[in-house]
Amino acid sequence: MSVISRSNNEAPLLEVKGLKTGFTIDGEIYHAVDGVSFSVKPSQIVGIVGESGCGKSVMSMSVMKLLPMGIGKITDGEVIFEGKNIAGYSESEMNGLRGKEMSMIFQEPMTALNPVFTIGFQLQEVLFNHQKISKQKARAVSVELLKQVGISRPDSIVDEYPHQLSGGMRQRVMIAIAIACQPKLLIADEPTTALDVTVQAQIMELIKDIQTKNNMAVILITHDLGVVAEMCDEVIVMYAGKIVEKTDVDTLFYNPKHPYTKLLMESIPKLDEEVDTLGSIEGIVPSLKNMPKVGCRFADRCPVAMPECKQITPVLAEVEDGHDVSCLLYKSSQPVEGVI
Ligand SMILES: Nc1ncnc2c1ncn2[C@@H]1O[C@H](COP(=O)(O)OP(=O)(O)OP(=O)(O)O)[C@@H](O)[C@H]1O
Repeated sequence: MSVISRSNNEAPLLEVKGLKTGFTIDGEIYHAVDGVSFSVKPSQIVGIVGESGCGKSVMSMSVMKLLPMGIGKITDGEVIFEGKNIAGYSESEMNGLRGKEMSMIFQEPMTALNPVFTIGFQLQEVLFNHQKISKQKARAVSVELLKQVGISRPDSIVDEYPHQLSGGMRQRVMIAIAIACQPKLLIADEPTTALDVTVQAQIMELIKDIQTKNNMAVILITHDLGVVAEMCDEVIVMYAGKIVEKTDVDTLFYNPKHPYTKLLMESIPKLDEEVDTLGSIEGIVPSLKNMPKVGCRFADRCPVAMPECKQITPVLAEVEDGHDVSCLLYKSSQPVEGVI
């Protein structure tokens, strides 16, 4: 858990309200994010977990407004950043925010870095976009940023190209670019998936260090519940485009309520267990075209599903203080009659 303590009534930095993001497939819109609401407070670390295809990346791309043009779009809801709804912002308005107030790092740094430009050029580009700064100063700041993210020989690395660096160093460079203007929010989308285990731990430690130093809020998308336990304050569990559980990290680990969360927890390999493969949940996340229109989207895979789970759509509601669950096992999740 993050060491910074926060009061419960601190104003959120980011508030996502009823967000729906759809993709046009064969002329029809299918929602990959379907009515998602959550908030992130300044300097809080919020983890987003769920299997592949649950909508974690689409959700973060929606916040950054980096959806594939002409295919994906926000169809409903609000993305309130520092009190302003940015869901309807134009590309030029977003360019003023991205890299400056909010940044993102991705799974595969090689695809995010431009292979034909030096590391220094790519760092300085962000600085020039958002600051009035001389070339000489920008170079000095770039070297300083590389030093901050733990790159040795920053004076020479600044003139090298991405292919000359290891995967771990490239991810450090991506972090340096992301934090160049000291954003208030960093979205890290599985930032260590492409790296080997020891480097993964170093990168996570680096993100945590920078988060503490810069008082930055972080949305951390990960498959790794161990990382969540170590890094996050709050956790959001997503399934098939919806949030199924949302609470603080201790409650999630010690008192998970949703059957999906419980299965995710059970699938964590234990150190003292001999297992041939990593645990997994039977079945697959439904594709956008096969999403059930009514009922719980997890019902088909749920070991404790009841007949009504396929007929009544549960709502995400508080089951106890600060603990939201969307499951008909809990009275609060049962929709009020007449309300869809
Ligand atoms: N460009 C796209 N066009 C159509 N469907 C898409 C597109 N991008 C994502 N999707 C669909 O949206 C759903 C959510 O995908 P998303 O990438 O957000 O999942 P995820 O939880 O981030 O998975 P992963 O952990 O593998 O990154 C999936 O069904 C996916 O197939």
